[in-house]
Amino acid sequence: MNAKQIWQTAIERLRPRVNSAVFTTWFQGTSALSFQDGVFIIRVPTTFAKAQLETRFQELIRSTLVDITGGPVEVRFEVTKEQPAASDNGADSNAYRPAKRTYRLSKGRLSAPLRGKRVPPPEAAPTINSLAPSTPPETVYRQKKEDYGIPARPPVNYKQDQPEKPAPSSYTSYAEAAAAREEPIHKEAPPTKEYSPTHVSVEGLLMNPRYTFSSFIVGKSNKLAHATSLAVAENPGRIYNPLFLYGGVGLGKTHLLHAIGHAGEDAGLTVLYTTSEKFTNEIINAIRFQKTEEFRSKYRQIDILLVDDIQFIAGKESTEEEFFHTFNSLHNANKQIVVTSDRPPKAISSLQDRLRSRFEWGLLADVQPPEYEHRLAILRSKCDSLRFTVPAGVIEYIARPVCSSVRELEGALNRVIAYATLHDAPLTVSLAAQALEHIYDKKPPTTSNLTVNEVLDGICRYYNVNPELLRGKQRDRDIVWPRQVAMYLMREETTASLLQIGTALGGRDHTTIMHGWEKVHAEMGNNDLVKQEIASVLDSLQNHSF
Ligand SMILES: Nc1ncnc2c1ncn2[C@@H]1O[C@H](COP(=O)(O)OP(=O)(O)OP(=O)(O)O)[C@@H](O)[C@H]1O
Repeated sequence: MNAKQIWQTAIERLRPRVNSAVFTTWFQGTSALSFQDGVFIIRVPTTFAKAQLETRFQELIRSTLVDITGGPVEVRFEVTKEQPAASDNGADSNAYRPAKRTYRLSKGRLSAPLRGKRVPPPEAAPTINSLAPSTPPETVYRQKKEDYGIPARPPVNYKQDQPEKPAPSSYTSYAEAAAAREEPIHKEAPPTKEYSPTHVSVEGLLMNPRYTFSSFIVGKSNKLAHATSLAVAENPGRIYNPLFLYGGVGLGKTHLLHAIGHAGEDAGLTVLYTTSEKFTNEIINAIRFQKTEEFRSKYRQIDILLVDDIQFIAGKESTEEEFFHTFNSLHNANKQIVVTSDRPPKAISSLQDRLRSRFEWGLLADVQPPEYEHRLAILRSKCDSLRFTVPAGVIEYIARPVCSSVRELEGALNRVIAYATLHDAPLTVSLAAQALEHIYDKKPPTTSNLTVNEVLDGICRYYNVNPELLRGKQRDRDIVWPRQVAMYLMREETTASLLQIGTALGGRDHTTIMHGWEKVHAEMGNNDLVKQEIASVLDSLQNHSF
């Protein structure tokens, strides 16, 4: 057997011996480099993975290799970012391929390379037809394993190449001088291309390859935004032009914007994705280097213009002016414009009326925070794309609090997975509660307004148990079950933290409380009688019928 085959066998033996989250995190992406004179060198993708494997799994790996080779083995790890071929080992067969460096001109029309292009995946990319609006909106699309090439950043020598700011007298108009004075909304990162006075960049920003229609989960809260985005992707420039997507933070506006962009690119159209911040900076630079005509003509050759956070152009006179002309020119040529904003045009104060009315011309579609079932579907889909099996109870736990943003929801899931991985512990509701305690303990007020003491008293009356016994250590079933029901209802029906619940129940820690919650929750899921029992206990608590 050569090193590759030995490692493949080792991986198969190691897989069932470690927690699946741990396996995915640390063993995925490894491969055999060589096996010579008893020294087995394993390639690992990061120094962090190397440290983890060395400190936690070196001996396990060594003994596995000894078993396979029948001789003494010394294990070493070598870090390289290079991805091994899929056949190198069994652990990385699903790994993403490294990004190719790609610069291409869309339709060969732009002199500068457009950013945000992606290399078509090896499997057929989702076609626009496959995303027909007739697809049931609640369908949970599965994300394909996609292999996108993202252009690498050319070397930056910003300071050295940046020319001196021209004297105000060189501006051709008052408006241009005013624009040149306009500060960018936020400090932008240095340009990723070499900066020269003869070059006016109209490059778009990179679009996130994960933000596709297939990875977007549709529910009541985003049905309209999703349906209109799909319609626009299918018929750019012909329907809902402009499309104005608005809503609170982290609710999927950028995701839909990029999904339209990807669909446009798949159809061979020239797509430019930008933010109002970048748009502003480009105008400022064009004016500074007297390249406004070049800027305009280049900007107007695109088929789909996608602008994120349009609200930020409000009050920036020259930017609004330039955007107005860009808008008119594209719209007159039946080119698609899609913008996002954190609020509807009406609520963007200091936006010029003529722009406001243009934004209202096409279609306004809002996104709202997802409701519980929708949050569950989003979390399940995220788990699938992360290739993590997360128990239903844990997903339900994460989805439980009213979560105003999908970004927060994703953050909570990532935190729980990282917590389990780092502690090498199984993913349970108690563990999720520990991982999220600082976030989820701040529960919104419940409708029942019960206190922990009221729950305790009510439970004792309902089950006819002495409160001291409930708070004590006794493990009889007659006491344990009411105690667990108390934990469950205190957690569900009061605003108390785990710590407060634990204190009310005789000084128990939060893990015990969550274990009790988990037990009752699981019983309720398996047994309708238990569900009825809990409903009846709650009813008695709320109606003080004892
Ligand atoms: N319905 C959804 N299905 C799947 N993922 C979603 C959904 N909605 C949002 N997301 C994910 O949530 C995260 C935040 O979404 P996005 O960046 O699009 O929000 P946004 O509305 O543009 O927020 P902001 O206004 O802060 O820029 C992204 O990772 C996105 O993929």
